[in-house]
Amino acid sequence: MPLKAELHCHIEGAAAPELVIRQAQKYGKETSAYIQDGAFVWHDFTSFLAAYDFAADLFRSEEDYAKLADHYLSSLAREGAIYSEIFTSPDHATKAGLSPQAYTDALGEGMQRAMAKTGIEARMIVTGVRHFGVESVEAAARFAVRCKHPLVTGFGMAGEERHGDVEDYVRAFEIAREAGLGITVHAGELAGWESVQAALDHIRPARIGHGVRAIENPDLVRRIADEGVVLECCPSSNVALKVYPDFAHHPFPALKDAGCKVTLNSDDPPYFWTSLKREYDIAAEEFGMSEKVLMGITRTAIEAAFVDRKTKAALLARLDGHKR
Ligand SMILES: Nc1ncnc2[nH]cnc12
Ligand SMILES: [Zn+2]
Repeated sequence: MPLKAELHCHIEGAAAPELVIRQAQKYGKETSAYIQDGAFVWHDFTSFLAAYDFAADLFRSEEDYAKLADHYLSSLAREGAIYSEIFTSPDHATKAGLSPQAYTDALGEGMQRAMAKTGIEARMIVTGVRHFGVESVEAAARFAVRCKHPLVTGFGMAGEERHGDVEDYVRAFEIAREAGLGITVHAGELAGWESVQAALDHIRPARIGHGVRAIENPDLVRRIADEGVVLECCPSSNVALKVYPDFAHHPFPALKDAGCKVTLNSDDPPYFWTSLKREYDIAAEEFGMSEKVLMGITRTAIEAAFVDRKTKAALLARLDGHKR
């Protein structure tokens, strides 16, 4: 089994339906509009977000979040992951009634539990939600800087990519960058190559969430390869959301062949009927990638990780040791 690393998973989107049902029972909520036959129900990006927001609202206490992080990272470790970055969302915590600081500390506590049990290394990327507006994304960036949590090492933006102009969000990213946080932004998932180009021009991220629709412009693909921008690819998410009709049409292999730095990620695993292991299995079975190539993808992820140099070196040594 190849060792794995994940850079792109929304922690609220990692809660399995069984866990969400238990949370709903705890808080006296009815789940049948969003979970049927043990699976989340949604049919497009808007209804996906509605199910996601419903589930996120059922995580309300510090212990709820600690358990969620512990549960997810422990399951990743069982799948052979040695490193994970989770996207956190102070806005979702606030909506569920918890302060961003209590939420972040609680997730950190759950992460420490999983790290102690399994040896997985993990960090948090605070995200703003684009369709909540510029003010709210700037507030998320200010929080990411202010919280000074040792496991918060990055800042990103998720949400509806077709909302607003990316230029308007520049200040949020400058706040985060000035504080030394790593920068990633969702682009080129729901919108085309122009969105990826605009993100590169205005946000100057080290990594792009998805970015796959860059494939629509060969000059842009060349630019991504030349600039070494890392793509956090999530093939199952893209097929589930009908960005591509099937894996045969997914540009992951083409982007890799063009010299782009690509990584494999689960995004919101139970919503898209996936897991990090399944993404690696898809790369092997659908894209014909060998174990050696998959280990190279893990190496790319670790090299692109928002983590201190010493930890990165230790993770790379773990990868090298596994190969021998
Ligand atoms: N796939 C996705 N795209 C944009 N925002 C998200 N938030 C959670 N999952 C997302
Ligand atoms: Zn995402």
